[in-house]
Amino acid sequence: MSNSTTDDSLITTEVQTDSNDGREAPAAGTAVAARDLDVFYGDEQAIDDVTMEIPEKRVTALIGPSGCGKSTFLRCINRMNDMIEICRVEGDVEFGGKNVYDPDVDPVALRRKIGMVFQKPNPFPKSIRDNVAYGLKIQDFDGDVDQRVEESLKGAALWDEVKDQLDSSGLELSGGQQQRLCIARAIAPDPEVILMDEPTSALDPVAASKIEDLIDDLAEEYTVIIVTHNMQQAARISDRTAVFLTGGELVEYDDTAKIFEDPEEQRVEDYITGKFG
Ligand SMILES: Nc1ncnc2c1ncn2[C@@H]1O[C@H](COP(=O)(O)OP(=O)(O)OP(=O)(O)O)[C@@H](O)[C@H]1O
Repeated sequence: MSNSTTDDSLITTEVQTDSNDGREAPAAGTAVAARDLDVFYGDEQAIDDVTMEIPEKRVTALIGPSGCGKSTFLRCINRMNDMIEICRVEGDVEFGGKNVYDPDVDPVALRRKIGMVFQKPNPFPKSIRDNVAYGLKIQDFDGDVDQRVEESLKGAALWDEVKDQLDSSGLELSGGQQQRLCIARAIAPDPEVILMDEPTSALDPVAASKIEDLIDDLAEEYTVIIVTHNMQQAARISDRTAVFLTGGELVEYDDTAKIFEDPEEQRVEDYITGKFG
């Protein structure tokens, strides 16, 4: 049975696939939709009533001043916030026609569909091959692992640099190569969405520029959602930009050109022109 991503693969127990309680399904072409999303750490609210639809196979940038909730929002999408005990999420995050917070969703299966790349490259102390194959082993992948490793390294624009040293440690690579290795690891399980939390901020400009080019290529196949502090980067690489301001409020969300050239909100213009933040 296959009906796009209304996935049996997301859930551990058998449920009806149209079990979204009559909520409006995301419009065609929407990869992820947040609806009335609130997030709290204890009593502190980090995301305030955010509703947004993120288009598939596009790059969506999340920008805003420090502490405005960008990373929190990103982590809601694949339930990485589950790891933070005091974190409470209210509202929905829809993916594949299902709320990822429904009790029958398996967060591990979800994270195979929605991979993540972090600020600091974090390869495992394993060979390059094993780093990429890691997620496949967990999911009992029954295809050709070497072939998938090669495809993933190619997809991360790293294959040519490492094809003769697949058994060397991933930790021996440069910072930029390590980050591309982490991207290869994220795409190996064949996700639909890749979340990136400031993926270039720990890299030198040349390595960062390679990752930016790669992100552009990745968006042909995947939905990319990226948190960045670098407004030039958001302007360069994203199709849509969401501006969060203090208190976890989504102030404006539009085509990137519109946000940077003619924002509706004065607060957004002030932020983009460097008046605060
Ligand atoms: N693990 C946590 N425990 C408690 N509070 C947290 C935790 N993570 C984030 N917060 C709080 O939630 C709010 C939003 O933080 P978040 O890291 O999501 O913002 P951000 O916009 O990504 O910031 P930055 O740009 O500095 O990374 C902040 O007030 C922060 O202190």
